Amino acid sequence: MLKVDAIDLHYGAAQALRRVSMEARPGEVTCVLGRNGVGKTSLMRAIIGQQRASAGSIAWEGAALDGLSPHQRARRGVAIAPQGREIFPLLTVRENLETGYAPLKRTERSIPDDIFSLFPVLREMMRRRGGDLSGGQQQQLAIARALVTRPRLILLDEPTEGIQPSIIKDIGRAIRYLRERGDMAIVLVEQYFDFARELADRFYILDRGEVALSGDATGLDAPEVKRLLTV
Ligand SMILES: Nc1ncnc2c1ncn2[C@@H]1O[C@H](COP(=O)(O)OP(=O)(O)OP(=O)(O)O)[C@@H](O)[C@H]1O
Repeated sequence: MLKVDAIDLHYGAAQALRRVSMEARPGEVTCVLGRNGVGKTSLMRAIIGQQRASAGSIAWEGAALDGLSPHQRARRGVAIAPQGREIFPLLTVRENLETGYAPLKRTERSIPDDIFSLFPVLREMMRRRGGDLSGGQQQQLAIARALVTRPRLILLDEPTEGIQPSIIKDIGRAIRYLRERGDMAIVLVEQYFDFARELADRFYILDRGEVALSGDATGLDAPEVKRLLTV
């Protein structure tokens, strides 16, 4: 289980997160929702170790992650498909996927087959450069690259942002498949409430760096959520 306990995060003098706590369990989709700039990506950066929390602690599978580098966290099974995808435009699709080998032992370095069942277009595009793919294809590649690392915790930061509806459906299907596999905790960051609502087991809504509302998806107060997500 992922356990984020009362973290603060600062950029210089500006505070982006204030006593944020959350949990995410294997076999579940945990959604982090909120408007632009409320701190969702900062929370993801704190979990993967790209940004240091100034207070609080983060534990995964019962062990503290605090003080570990992003690479060490990747070796503990933590992966992200980042906002903006961060595909290497000059590398081929295959080479982009192979960058996911970095945290793996030599014997584990292969591309899992189910990636191509989830995103068949990637098989067709293996020799194309990342930069030649459409935005939606790049998003699928970013998720696939995270899956190559064999994560037990995967963070998906706004995977539907700027993506056409047919690919949003494919991504939703992939998330359901991963949840049903049951061996992975999935954290989905979203602004698109209807997409999140269909997938979420539990949710956290951030507002100005704090958790404003959280709970089971079944008890979700949709009008209150919509109010928190509307500018
Ligand atoms: N590298 C940075 N340096 C300084 N301030 C930053 C930096 N990154 C984010 N911020 C600020 O921290 C706050 C939270 O930003 P963050 O990107 O975490 O929000 P978000 O909810 O992910 O927004 P979005 O939906 O736009 O991605 C914002 O006020 C933002 O301007």
